[in-house]
Amino acid sequence: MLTIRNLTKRLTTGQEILSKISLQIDEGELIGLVGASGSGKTTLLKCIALKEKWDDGQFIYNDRDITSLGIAEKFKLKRDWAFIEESPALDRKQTAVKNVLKGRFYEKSVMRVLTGTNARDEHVLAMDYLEKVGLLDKAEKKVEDLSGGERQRVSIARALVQGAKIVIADEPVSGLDPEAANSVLKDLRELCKREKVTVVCSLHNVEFAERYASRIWGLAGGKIVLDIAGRKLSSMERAKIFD
Ligand SMILES: Nc1ncnc2c1ncn2[C@@H]1O[C@H](COP(=O)(O)OP(=O)(O)OP(=O)(O)O)[C@@H](O)[C@H]1O
Repeated sequence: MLTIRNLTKRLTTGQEILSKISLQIDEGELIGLVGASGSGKTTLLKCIALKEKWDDGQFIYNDRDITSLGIAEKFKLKRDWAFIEESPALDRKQTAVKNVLKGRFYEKSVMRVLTGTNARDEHVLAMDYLEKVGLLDKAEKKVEDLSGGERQRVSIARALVQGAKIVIADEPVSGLDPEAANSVLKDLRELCKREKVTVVCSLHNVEFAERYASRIWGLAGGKIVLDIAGRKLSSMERAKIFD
């Protein structure tokens, strides 16, 4: 569904922080991006999320070259993408369901007119997605009263309710205890399979990528040094990424 060819990003000093990255992203995948600190994970995720500009490279989305689209066309396309940052910006004073509803921002006016949906339908839809991430019973709880793992689930539900086909998440389980992290990743993996959503996420802990990712990308010094189907890495593969 998304093909990236020779993506290169330079700083104003001319230093390359991403070098000739070529990747393929298919429907329903959970891709785990691993790499040492400073290897370029966040920058790569932001480029894939169309949030950051790159200097060279080609982006093909569903057989369409989107490398040099105008702002308006990119905005329309961005509805298919959702980017969840390391500390997702949720409104802590609002309930989980109200935060999920904010994901409807892109479609609100146009879709309401076209489909005749009203605020009530949207509420039902938001509840639907909270159920998909296992949070239905916490829908009316304020975000500030939720645990870290539950907040991550609210962010995921918000991305899904937006209609995102590709969810990009920067360290979605950092700061969670191992049990919560395992549970969020397990649910994400199931969501990918069931809803045919694609998730690309950076993971600090390689074991999580080995356990849950259907594909693992290893990044070192701004270059992709590993691109394999998800499985346990050999010590040589780990060394390629981290040494
Ligand atoms: N705007 C910028 N100006 C200068 N250097 C930058 C900028 N953005 C990124 N870098 C540098 O590019 C490299 C990659 O940064 P990036 O944040 O993508 O790495 P990362 O793998 O996500 O790191 P971490 O795991 O520590 O979050 C780093 O050396 C960083 O210092």
